[in-house]
Amino acid sequence: MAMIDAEVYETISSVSDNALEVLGILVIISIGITVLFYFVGRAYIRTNLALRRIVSISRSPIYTFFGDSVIGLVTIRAFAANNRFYDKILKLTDGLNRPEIFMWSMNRWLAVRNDFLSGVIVFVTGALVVSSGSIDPGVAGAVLTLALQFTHSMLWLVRNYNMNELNMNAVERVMEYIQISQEPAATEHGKAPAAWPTEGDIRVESLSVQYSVDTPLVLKDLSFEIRPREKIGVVGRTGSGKSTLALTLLRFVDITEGRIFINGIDISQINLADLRSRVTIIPQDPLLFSGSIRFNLDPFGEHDDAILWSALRHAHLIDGEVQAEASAAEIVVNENGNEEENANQNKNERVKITLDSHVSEGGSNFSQGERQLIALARALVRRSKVLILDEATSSVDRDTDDNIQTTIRNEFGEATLLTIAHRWSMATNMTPEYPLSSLRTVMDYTRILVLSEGQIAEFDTPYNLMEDKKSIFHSMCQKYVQSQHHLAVVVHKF
Ligand SMILES: Nc1ncnc2c1ncn2[C@@H]1O[C@H](COP(=O)(O)OP(=O)(O)OP(=O)(O)O)[C@@H](O)[C@H]1O
Repeated sequence: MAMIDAEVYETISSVSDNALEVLGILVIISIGITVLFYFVGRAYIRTNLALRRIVSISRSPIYTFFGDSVIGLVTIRAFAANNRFYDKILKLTDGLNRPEIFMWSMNRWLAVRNDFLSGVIVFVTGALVVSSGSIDPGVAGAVLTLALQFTHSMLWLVRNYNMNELNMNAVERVMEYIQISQEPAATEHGKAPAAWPTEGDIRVESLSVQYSVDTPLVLKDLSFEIRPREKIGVVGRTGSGKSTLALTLLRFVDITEGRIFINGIDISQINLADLRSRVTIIPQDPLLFSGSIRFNLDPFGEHDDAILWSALRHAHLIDGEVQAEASAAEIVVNENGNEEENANQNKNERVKITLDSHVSEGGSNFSQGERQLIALARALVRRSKVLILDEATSSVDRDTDDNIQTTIRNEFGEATLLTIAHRWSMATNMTPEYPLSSLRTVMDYTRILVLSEGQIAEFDTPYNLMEDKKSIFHSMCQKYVQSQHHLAVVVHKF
């Protein structure tokens, strides 16, 4: 009891005194350190952010230049430009190193200030511990160690905060993509009738289109009607709105004003997936999916191989004999397993494209002309009632183009066809028998739609337009066909 009366009070009092002293020291140290580090950290983060941004900007030209140099290595060597390219890459590397050196110097700058502050803090803590006199040596040691640890942690807090701020830029960019307005989702109400379109008639009513609210109208108040099975050539000068019209028919570009009806249904009222699966477009530069030719022709596995082979043949990707050999090879391999595979290897080597041929991402292992032919084969498999060709055979040779035009005429006789003819440049080997490729393509079409600055300038049969000496179509043809005699031959021919 004597101990309780005499000593316990004393020890409790000492412990609480010490605890309060330690707490006080820690609070003073913490606030002091935090304020000091706030100023140092702010200067570091601001400068480092700016430097890192410069580093990122300086890095991409090096990657681009290096990539370009690797691709063009043969040309660089052929022109003995090695030294020029070597000097250029050194200059670009210097441009990257300059901000990099400053960036790493900033880390040293921070470390020096951190070490200095640590010294000051430990000194002040030590002074406080010593001046208080009554602090237990163990507690004093713990306080000094904590002070040191604290400054160390502050250093990494500043550095990691800085890194985090930079990395959050990437998150910010992803957020921007997430917030991009999406195409409208499919609705029950927007489902197109199963067989739509049974006829390929198109009615365009007062159609106006602009790409964004602050840009001028690209298509201005267009109204026209296309009857089922008509073959329409769309021509006009560069920038007249031909591609925009094609994109609008598939709602890749939103309609600003007016309406488009396909087989009596307003296309703005139906689901995008339905519209785009029933109307086919073959663009100038078609994209293919990575996988096989079979997957590209028939992604949902809805058609027999016979139909797919036929599409490849009609698109002139293979000839009939090659198709028979390839089909036979496939059948034997399928029936007898791998043993027969070698026996058919020779045959398969002759077959450049089969249904199982591999297609790289975007179709990069095929030429642009081959990609156009595969897109044509895809259209042949789909058999849409409305087909849009956006200079679909611009990259194939003359004979293949001739064959394809015949295929289009034969195979899409029941479809409404809109062919956009972009190129009115002179064919190098142009003769009266072989005039401009685009002109040739649309010359025997039902009607020609001439666009001028987003408006319909002319819409009539090629014959009538050519007969009218004042028509834009006549002048476009005349400009490129060498003489009046030559023009007369072309008109007569078609
Ligand atoms: N994505 C876009 N954003 C803004 N304006 C665009 C866009 N695409 C095209 N335009 C503008 O729309 C107009 C019509 O372009 P469009 O590509 O339809 O013409 P075009 O007749 O097909 O030309 P070309 O024969 O040269 O391909 C042009 O003035 C063009 O600058």
